Amino acid sequence: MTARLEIKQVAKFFKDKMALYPFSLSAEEGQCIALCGGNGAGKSTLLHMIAGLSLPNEGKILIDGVDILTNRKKYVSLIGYMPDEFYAQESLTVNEFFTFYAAFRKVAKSRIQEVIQLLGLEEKQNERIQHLSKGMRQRLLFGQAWMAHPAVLILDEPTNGLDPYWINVFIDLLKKIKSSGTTIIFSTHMMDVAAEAADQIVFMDQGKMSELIVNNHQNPEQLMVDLTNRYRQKEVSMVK
Ligand SMILES: Nc1ncnc2c1ncn2[C@@H]1O[C@H](COP(=O)(O)OP(=O)(O)OP(=O)(O)O)[C@@H](O)[C@H]1O
Repeated sequence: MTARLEIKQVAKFFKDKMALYPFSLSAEEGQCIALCGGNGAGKSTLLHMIAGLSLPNEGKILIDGVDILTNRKKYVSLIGYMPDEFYAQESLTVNEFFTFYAAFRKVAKSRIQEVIQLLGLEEKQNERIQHLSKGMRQRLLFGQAWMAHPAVLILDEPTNGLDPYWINVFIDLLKKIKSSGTTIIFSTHMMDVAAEAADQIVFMDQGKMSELIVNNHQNPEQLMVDLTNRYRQKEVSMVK
């Protein structure tokens, strides 16, 4: 069976800087991967390549067996990407922003209201983006990535700026999205989000995978404590 997402010996360097050493990982339909690790570990570099924003120097990435180099149009139709920085035209209203993405991704108009409502943005829909808070902008970015129900949802630090209420809503949403068959890969510094939502938790350190933990979902609270301890140890060992 073809994996939904297959990362095969992918490497990336910038001039003489190795940002990602040959890296392999795969996920089935409906699985969720969390990428964890300190600043500069290589998480965004990997996510950019999965999103097709930059190309690997070595290796390949396949989604349902499709390689961006041989069928870009098909590959792009299979993904939704949430960047870690806000980039949209700030003078658009929330409604205009989603209407633009709905047209771009050929999504039914009814989905716009559904996404706005699920992300708690009903009262803000005629507000310009420039007047939204950081957490609201994050929800907006998440909405555009998710609205077309992509085969693979790629999220770069999606919970940045979310308050505890919205972090919990977000965890529940990730679980629902997984059960609908979408595969998710996201980066995070929040171990509770990784422990609750992810099936595979990948620790990265200086461009390499240092650990891969398979989550059996038996005890998320204990797993969160274990992950937090591991994270602290890794941060300390990097500082030394
Ligand atoms: N465009 C670029 N040019 C040169 N070096 C880069 C570029 N993008 C990333 N790097 C380097 O690659 C390494 C990995 O960076 P990356 O942004 O992937 O880390 P990260 O794990 O996402 O970190 P953070 O948690 O801070 O977001 C870093 O050393 C970074 O300086």
